[in-house]
Amino acid sequence: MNYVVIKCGGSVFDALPESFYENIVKLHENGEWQPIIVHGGGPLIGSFLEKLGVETTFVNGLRVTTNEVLDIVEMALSGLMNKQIVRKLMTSGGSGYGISGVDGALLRAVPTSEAASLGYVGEVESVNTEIINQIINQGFIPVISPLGIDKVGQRYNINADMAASSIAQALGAKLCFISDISGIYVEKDGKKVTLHQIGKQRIEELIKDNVIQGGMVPKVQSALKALAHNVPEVSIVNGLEVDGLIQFMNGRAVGTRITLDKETRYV
Ligand SMILES: Nc1ncnc2c1ncn2[C@@H]1O[C@H](COP(=O)(O)OP(=O)(O)O)[C@@H](O)[C@H]1O
Ligand SMILES: CC(=O)N[C@@H](CCC(=O)OP(=O)(O)O)C(=O)O
Repeated sequence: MNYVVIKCGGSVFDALPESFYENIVKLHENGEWQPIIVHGGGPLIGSFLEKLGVETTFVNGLRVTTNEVLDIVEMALSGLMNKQIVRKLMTSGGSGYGISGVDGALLRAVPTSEAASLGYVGEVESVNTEIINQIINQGFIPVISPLGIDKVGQRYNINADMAASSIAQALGAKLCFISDISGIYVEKDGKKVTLHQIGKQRIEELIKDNVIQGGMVPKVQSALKALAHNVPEVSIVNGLEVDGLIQFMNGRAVGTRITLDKETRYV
């Protein structure tokens, strides 16, 4: 089976055109590729927290997660966001099956090494691919929310890029990050340009120079980890680009392709 993990960022979710879901359904129907959706929902969590008057902070793109924040993360992601995507697939003629990383311990998690400052933020220790394959064998497109659980039943908030990367690693899947930008951009001759391709070394320099920041940091780190562990291809694609996902699936140049080698190409 050829798997593709499509990570759908909260940044672009509200603006995604219907054709985005139609393309995923078409891909599924063609039968050559099995799509698996992993979604985020950072802005939705942010708006819930704001309404409830709970302050939120980020360290290196990761949300500091107290027990109170964890409840809201679970409601927003495993509730509203997850089911919204299932419904959108359905209205596009497909069938999605929503599941959280907590269910069946799909995402077995451990706290990050920075638990003292991040709280209940988790890292994926293992992925139960059997559950994913059972959902697939029933003819569904899995839709996974990025919460995890440890061996004693403690929940964790997992960055959705990291969750997608771990799932892609476990399945040997291609990985596509759908976001609100056309890829990684840098300043060149006073202008913002999007990179066509970028390698590990340049990514590390750009993080150090603060050119890659915020939510882009866990995204590129997750991409590099995926490439080092069984994932053949990773790209960042703008969800608003018509047929961007289809172009990625057809191996055409779209967004920014991330590689482990040194090459950097400008669009
Ligand atoms: N060098 C960079 N190139 C592109 N985007 C960047 C860069 N540095 C930081 N970003 C930010 O990363 C954001 C995408 O990450 P994030 O907000 O976590 O999106 P998503 O919800 O899609 O995962 C962009 O909207 C942009 O503001
Ligand atoms: C630990 C951590 O930061 N978790 C994220 C989970 C959602 C997410 O990653 O959503 P996006 O893909 O839209 O950014 C958060 O709480 O925002």
